[in-house]
Amino acid sequence: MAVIEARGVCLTFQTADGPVHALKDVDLSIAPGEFVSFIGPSGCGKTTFLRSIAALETPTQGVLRVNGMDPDAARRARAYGYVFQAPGLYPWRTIAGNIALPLEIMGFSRAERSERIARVMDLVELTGFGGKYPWQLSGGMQQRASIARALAFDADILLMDEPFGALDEIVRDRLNEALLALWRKTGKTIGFVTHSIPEAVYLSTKIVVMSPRPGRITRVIDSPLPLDRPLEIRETPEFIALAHEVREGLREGHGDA
Ligand SMILES: Nc1ncnc2c1ncn2[C@@H]1O[C@H](COP(=O)(O)OP(=O)(O)OP(=O)(O)O)[C@@H](O)[C@H]1O
Repeated sequence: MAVIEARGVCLTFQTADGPVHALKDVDLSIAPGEFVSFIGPSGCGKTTFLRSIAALETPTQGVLRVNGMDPDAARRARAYGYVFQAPGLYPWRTIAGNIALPLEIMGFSRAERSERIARVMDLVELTGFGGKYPWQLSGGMQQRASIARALAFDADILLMDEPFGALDEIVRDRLNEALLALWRKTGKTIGFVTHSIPEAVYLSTKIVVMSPRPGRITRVIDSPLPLDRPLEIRETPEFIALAHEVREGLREGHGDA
């Protein structure tokens, strides 16, 4: 069964300047354990699609299923963790305190919270930093903490909206490697929005190329790259060919916009 299934999904925002077709006829099927990147120019509906999966937006047409449920039921069943572009950590709470917050809201016991916090901090390699405040950590570490927070309740799906967009290239490389390792260790299904072709190619098993006005999918590319991906894979002909294919897809979408 698909973890995420979209059939004919449309979403139109009614604005003062008229309707904005953020998503038009989106069909997509994501299997368990896939790493799917959404790439495309600004305004092509990447965020809107991710937010629709997370029941933060409601499609105006079509069918969207998350773990076989409608997105609202999936939200109530805590089917996914969501990582936003900015880490969004509370400055008055320690890192452990920030990760604990959703667990507190969900009523986990203190012992269970401590166990989960330790586990996810280890996964994102922040062990030892639980007592620090967000402002005492680098941007990359803060973003890792926000990933840990999204992982804390152990949902099978992780939705990430340009989580590394604001970070410099070197930190981003490191976090890409760490995310790939985490994905392979946990087997989660990941939906990942990015503007970066190398990032999409490096991380994904499937690359969804989107185009604006109306927001739609123009290409779905299944990656032929092996799952074992040292950063140097980016220099290989296979990687370069795949990046080229993504670029072609982006150009194609641009052409008929
Ligand atoms: N709440 C809203 N009200 C009206 N229009 C909206 C709203 N949210 C998004 N849009 C419009 O819908 C379209 C798709 O936006 P969306 O944010 O999904 O694009 P995106 O591909 O994620 O862009 P970016 O890469 O800039 O984040 C854009 O034209 C945007 O202006």
